Amino acid sequence: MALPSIREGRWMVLRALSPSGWMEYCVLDALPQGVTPHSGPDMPAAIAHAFRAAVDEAARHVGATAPNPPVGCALLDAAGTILAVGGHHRAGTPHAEIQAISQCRERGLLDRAHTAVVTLEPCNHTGRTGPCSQALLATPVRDVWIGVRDPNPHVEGGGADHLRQHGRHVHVLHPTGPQAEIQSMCRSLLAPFAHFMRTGQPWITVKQALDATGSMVPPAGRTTFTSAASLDLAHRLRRATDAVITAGGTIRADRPGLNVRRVADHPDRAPRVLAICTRTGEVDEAYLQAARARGFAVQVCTDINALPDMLGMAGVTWAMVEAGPRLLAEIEARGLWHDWLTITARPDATDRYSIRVRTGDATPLRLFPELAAVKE
Ligand SMILES: NC(=O)C1=CN([C@@H]2O[C@H](COP(=O)(O)OP(=O)(O)OC[C@H]3O[C@@H](n4cnc5c(N)ncnc54)[C@H](OP(=O)(O)O)[C@@H]3O)[C@@H](O)[C@H]2O)C=CC1
Ligand SMILES: Nc1c(N[C@@H]2O[C@H](COP(=O)(O)O)[C@@H](O)[C@H]2O)[nH]c(=O)[nH]c1=O
Repeated sequence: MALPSIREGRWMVLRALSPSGWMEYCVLDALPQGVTPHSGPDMPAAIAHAFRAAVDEAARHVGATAPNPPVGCALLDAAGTILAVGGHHRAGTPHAEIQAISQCRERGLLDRAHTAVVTLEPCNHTGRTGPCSQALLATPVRDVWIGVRDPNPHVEGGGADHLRQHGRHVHVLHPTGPQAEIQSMCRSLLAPFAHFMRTGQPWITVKQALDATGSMVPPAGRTTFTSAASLDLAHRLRRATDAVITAGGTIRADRPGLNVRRVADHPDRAPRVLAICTRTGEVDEAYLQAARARGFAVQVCTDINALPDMLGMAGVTWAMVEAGPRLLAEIEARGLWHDWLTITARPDATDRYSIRVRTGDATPLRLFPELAAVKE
């Protein structure tokens, strides 16, 4: 049986496909010789600053790059001044490194480029675009700082090794120590993609709105009760995901649109799939037709345990649950979620946000400016 392998930071995870799904069976320290895991306190302030700029640029395109992850890249001169910051905008268009290099070239600054700071290991393969590691080798860049190794099993022997083999200094941020916060943001950018690569299933975000009494049920005649700012956020979250998951009770109560309406930029970006959880399998035909007319491919799911695989098969890397208390209880009980945003509405419209992350600390929710500093 073939053993595909995945790099994760310092780890190599060997996996095989069994009849019941992916099996992980051994974990080895796989950091290539000579690639420095950068755990010391000596990451220059300019590099930290550049990482923040690269993360911010990548976060501007969160969701739009699916099925690719959002990636940011900053190019610096030898004194640590940022020359350009590029981001990957959508699958099939130039990667972040290429964007940053092009910007530098257009401004006549490329000969000053000395350091590249990239949230994700530069690719070393030719997919829809050329290899970024080779594009970096064609510049004067000597130092390359990498937030996270590439978890994509199809890019074995990634750009870090290639750059190092060609004499570049390669630093990979370490998940603990002084770089932990920045490394965590880089992992947050990557979380849905990395989870999908590892499991073939989507990252699942739950969004739950509560009123001041702790109820999820809207006042009579309404479907929402959170502030305008919270509704804007909800629609930006929808826009970032590939699928919305809802349930029979919510459909009967709200006839929800669940499409993206309150967001101006990336107008052509919206979840493709609407997954409807129903035990009976009976969903009103007129609702189904209206959902399809809004652009959704509808999937009716009668077994919630099968939902992650069902969505994964449809290429959904990130899904958001917008359902009532009964379905949320099922999702909670089964651990079928990765992060959970609770929006508590307040009468003066200063809604409160809290985030739970089921394992680890990485969550794409942190990429939304109003949630960046939110704690559990
Ligand atoms: N504040 C908020 O964030 C939100 C609030 N709401 C509100 O919630 C209320 C509706 O909530 P509620 O009545 O709890 O309904 P839900 O939206 O939680 O839907 C419950 C339905 O989900 C289906 N279901 C439950 N468990 C499973 C399972 N294991 N597998 C497959 N399907 C399953 C069943 O559908 P079926 O009966 O078809 O078999 C069940 O009746 C409304 O008032 C709505 O406005 C809704 C969404 C978000
Ligand atoms: N009540 C509530 C939410 N509820 C979710 O939003 C759905 C309505 O979506 P739409 O028909 O597209 O406007 C509703 O059925 C439920 O899934 N969301 C929120 O951000 N805040 C809220 O207060």
